[in-house]
Amino acid sequence: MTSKTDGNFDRTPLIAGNWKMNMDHAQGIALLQKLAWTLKDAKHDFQRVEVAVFPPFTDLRSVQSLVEGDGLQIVYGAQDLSDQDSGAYTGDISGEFLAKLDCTYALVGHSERRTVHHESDELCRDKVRAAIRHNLTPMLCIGEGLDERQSGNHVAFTLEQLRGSLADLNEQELEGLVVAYEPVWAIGTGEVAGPEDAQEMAAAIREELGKLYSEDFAQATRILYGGSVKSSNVANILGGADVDGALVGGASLDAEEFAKIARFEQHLLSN
Ligand SMILES: O=C[C@H](O)COP(=O)(O)O
Repeated sequence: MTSKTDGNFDRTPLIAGNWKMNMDHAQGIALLQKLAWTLKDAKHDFQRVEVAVFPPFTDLRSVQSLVEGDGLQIVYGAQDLSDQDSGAYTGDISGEFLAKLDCTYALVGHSERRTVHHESDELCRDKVRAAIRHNLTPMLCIGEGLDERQSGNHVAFTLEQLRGSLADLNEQELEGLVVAYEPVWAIGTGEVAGPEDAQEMAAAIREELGKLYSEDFAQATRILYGGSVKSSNVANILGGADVDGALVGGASLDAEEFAKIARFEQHLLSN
């Protein structure tokens, strides 16, 4: 499998590791070095499959030094950002600061932010806007909980989050947007959505993007799946025509396992 192609649109697969609140800066550097060595040994082609990590804020300066010092092709981003740029917002981190650390991406609306910190779609929309203001690519996370899944309302619920989190933004502003579909019931639980479930939702998200914006925008937007992704299931999940990558939590803390996930094409061939 190469880039997902539809007409003129190539969507380079993206494998992203969200370290969550794990790895202090020294541990983070060790993990990133090991990941880089493992991928180098495997002759990983970063043009073919992009690899990104999302360390805690306190690791980002060290990650920047390592990536720039060693010329790594692994890119990185922040797990969150403020909707504000500066001022009396104790504990918040501005997109401006993240841009100065050469972050490529910023996660917005991860389900743990939405549930633990009660972040609304409206706040997520403002965070998407803040990311764009600072030339960070937003990776917008959406996905249903177990109740919505069991009641069969999962598609409607997730698309409502999508619309709410992108309200009033136009497609020029959103160029490069990445959407991560993460069913909350599959995060850190070992429960993984089946490849058909991931594909069903990714297709619905793409269709909705085509209604909200242009068909070209919908076809160019990468849609990832997240929720208990491992090297043993990634190839099947990414087999869906609309699934362009994975947002990996727990398994991204093990360099060899995460490298295997990034090498999902080889894994598919060897099975
Ligand atoms: O951001 C990553 C997701 O929350 C998935 O986490 P997980 O792979 O540990 O289930």
